[in-house]
Amino acid sequence: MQFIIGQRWVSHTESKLGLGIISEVNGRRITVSFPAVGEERTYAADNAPLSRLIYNEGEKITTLDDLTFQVISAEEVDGIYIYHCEDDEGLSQIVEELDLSCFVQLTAPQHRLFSGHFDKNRAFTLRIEALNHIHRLQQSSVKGLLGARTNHLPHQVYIANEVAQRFAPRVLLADEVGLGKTIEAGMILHYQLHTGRAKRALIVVPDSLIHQWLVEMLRRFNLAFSIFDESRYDALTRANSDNEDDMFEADIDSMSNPFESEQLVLCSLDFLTENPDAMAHAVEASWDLLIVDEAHHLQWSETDVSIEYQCVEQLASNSAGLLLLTATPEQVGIESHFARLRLLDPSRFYDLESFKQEEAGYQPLNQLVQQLVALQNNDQPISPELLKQLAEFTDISNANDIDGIIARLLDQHGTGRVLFRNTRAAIKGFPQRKLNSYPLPVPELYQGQTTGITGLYPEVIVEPDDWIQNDPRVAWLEAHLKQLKSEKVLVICANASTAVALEQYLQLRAGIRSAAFYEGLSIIERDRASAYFAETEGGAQTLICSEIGSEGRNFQFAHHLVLFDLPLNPDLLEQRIGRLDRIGQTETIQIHVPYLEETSQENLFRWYHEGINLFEQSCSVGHSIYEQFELELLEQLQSTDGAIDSLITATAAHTEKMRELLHQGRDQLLELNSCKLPQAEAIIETIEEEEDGPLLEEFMMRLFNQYGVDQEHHSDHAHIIRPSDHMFTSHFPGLKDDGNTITFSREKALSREDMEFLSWEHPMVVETMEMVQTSELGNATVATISVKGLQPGTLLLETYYTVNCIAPKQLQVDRFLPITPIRVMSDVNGRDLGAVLPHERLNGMCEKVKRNTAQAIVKQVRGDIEKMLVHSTTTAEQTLPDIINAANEKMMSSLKIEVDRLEALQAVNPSIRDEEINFFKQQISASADAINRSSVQLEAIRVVVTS
Ligand SMILES: Nc1ncnc2c1ncn2[C@@H]1O[C@H](COP(=O)(O)OP(=O)(O)OP(=O)(O)O)[C@@H](O)[C@H]1O
Repeated sequence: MQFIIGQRWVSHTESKLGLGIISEVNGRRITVSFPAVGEERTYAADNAPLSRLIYNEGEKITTLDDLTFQVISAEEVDGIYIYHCEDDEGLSQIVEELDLSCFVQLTAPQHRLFSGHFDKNRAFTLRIEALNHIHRLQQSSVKGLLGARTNHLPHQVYIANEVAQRFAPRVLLADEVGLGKTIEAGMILHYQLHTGRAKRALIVVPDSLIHQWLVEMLRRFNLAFSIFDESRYDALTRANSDNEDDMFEADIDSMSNPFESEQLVLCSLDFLTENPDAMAHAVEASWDLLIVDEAHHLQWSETDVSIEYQCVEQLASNSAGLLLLTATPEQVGIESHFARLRLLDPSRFYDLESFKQEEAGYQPLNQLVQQLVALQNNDQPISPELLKQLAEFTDISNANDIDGIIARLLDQHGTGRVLFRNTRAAIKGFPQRKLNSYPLPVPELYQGQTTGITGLYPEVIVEPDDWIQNDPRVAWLEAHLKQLKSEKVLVICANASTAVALEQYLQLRAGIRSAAFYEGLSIIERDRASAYFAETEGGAQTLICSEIGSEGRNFQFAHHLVLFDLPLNPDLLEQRIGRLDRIGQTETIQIHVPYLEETSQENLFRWYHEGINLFEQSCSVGHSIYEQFELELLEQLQSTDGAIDSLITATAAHTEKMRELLHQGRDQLLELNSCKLPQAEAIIETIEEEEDGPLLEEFMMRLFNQYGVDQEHHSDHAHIIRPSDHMFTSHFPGLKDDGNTITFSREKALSREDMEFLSWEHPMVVETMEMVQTSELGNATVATISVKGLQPGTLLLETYYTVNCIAPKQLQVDRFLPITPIRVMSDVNGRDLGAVLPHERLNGMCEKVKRNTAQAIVKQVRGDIEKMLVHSTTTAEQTLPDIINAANEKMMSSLKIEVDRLEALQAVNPSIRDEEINFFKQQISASADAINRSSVQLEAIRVVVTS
């Protein structure tokens, strides 16, 4: 292949790029720009997956100015084609290769047919089957929700469905601890990647959760993230500078930022805050979706902005989508909560004071919303009085659209669109928490150190040997662990030094199998410790964690939690209990709290238990209760004279009142917004219908056969597949050299982690269907049939077209315009035989024809076939206007909502810029342009001759 700048080539592997132009030839490398989609590709010259597009006499060509001419002759001058053409009026025109339209239509099936390259009928039907599946799945209402290896839990499915469909979603996932925020984020990410809405994603988490995220993303969503830490970052930076001498400029540009070397990156927040260079690179790399776990670390106040907040703020400003995850959004106060909401939607949350006022006004808002919900449930109209009240809050131009009014109320006056929070109370079915407390005498050693913060953690100011010997909590713990010998017990304490000393004692002196988990260990050591704890046979009986173990980790296989001390923050206590109280917990959780009598430990224990009932019931406003009573509590921790009783009484009364208020206000609003059960159940039902039956399994088995992949039965709905010696392609998506064990059953996949779960959205299935569609497999075939009433030798033509819309990827036009296979079945007189001979019926009748015979037939009737093809194309084109109209309508209704919303918000919030609104308006016009330019593309052709 000789490449010359200006030549026009087409990609084999990415037909959607349109017609490319060689823009640079640089030794071993060539660069091709694809103006239709505004993208560029660089290939190695000796194996570029490209075909030169050359037109022959008689073919139609379209120019950059959208003029169409017929080719009369072609000549090559200095490697570039010059076409001599005629227009409709017979006038001569000259078109240079460079002036060809980049929106080409490739007509490979007839080229193959006429050059005698046929496939078997089996391949043809498989191709059509794949096209129909792609089309069905593109339009499925549960697209993007089929691929996760998870149980279908309504609150998660609801959130994923609500959020994932948004363009560049920016939300706070704030379900209570352990309800599956990681899974929700994974579902949203999977959806966005699967539908092409996102390509690049960055996940930022605390150090201690890196491995857990890596594993969850891979095993549940087939998403392979690359961990970026200091050593990897340094290695990549070094490699880049070493390589610079040997590289082309284009390479250097893309390689000099290590974060651009991967599409899916996972790193810790500490790594970014401690490495300014890495941070700058991470920001520069720009992401389609940024996910930040444990977002309560992002502290903000008007006078003090934490480095963590600044870091995420910068990343968020260069990321289209943003998911913040925290179970305790108000853990560090309302200001930080507000600041995080502002990161998500600065147009909606722009003033702290008005936000505080709004929060105070949730009760009347909730009353209005509840009235609307009641009317909706009883199918009644809104009364004139209610309409008047509503008009003060929002636009009610369409009083029948109660759903829309509720959505606007929640969006414009609540945290509606950006905040999702499900609670155990609303979800139900969680096991109980049972508190067991153990008052213990104060040892001599701690005399004088029993009050205030010191009294909460007196061991940290004493030598380890001393407190381990004398602190009665240690002996209690040893005895208790021995008593619970066959049970796994998680122990959490505030300080790393406490965890280390305790673990050493239990391991070395008490002979209890244990492991420690604290900040002084490397990530690998921490993961090793928790894996040792998780092992069922021969594993550790207990894991002693410092406070870092209280966040995010999954320890629900244990049923006993020892709180060796208590944190001075209710949300942190909730996080600690959340390690066990999470999805997957199967038994009552036994919470054990040893404390020293008549010390600040006892006071704090009583305040949490009697004041907030926090051990046995989760409380979403723990932090605000704490803020309310903080000073008094700190004062009471200093004394141990029993005066805390009145504080406890006051706290209990306040807690009761807050719970009631929340129930009537914010919580109900949030609940309403975070999971609509009937909707969630309907989605799950559709997912289950889609998964039901053998369709996928049978289809994949046929594909394995076609491509020469060996299969061996494993068990019900499970198989072992391996590459064979007679593979049809050198690369079959996802097939490992030593084979894969696969299952098509979700139930089996959930209990057998060693099996891959093949859903309609598993990469192997998706990529194989894509491979079929973009390759030539089955796109031309010849068959014979015998039909009574049709003369032998009658020629029939079955063609399949798809709608081809070339558009820049970021517009995601295929969400409005699916590929839409169009079948045309006709005879040589143009008679439509589609209804008489449906595809499936024809499949059953077709008999194979020897290759030589088929070649002879095609040669003989080529003229007729060409005529029939013109007719088929015209017939297919006649269906286009309706398809284009439907796509435009769908696009308008989807994007117009964004424009309307921003315009409504702009009316109350002048900080919304016109550019933000114009962005969506431009999306509408660019999408409409692309949709209107759609054409039909021939996908497959079957010549049928009656015998
Ligand atoms: N749909 C599901 N199917 C199976 N397992 C699930 C599902 N949802 C969550 N889990 C499991 O439940 C546990 C809790 O989920 P996850 O870690 O996502 O919760 P979280 O809300 O992020 O917790 P935290 O608040 O502690 O950070 C995990 O072990 C997760 O694998």
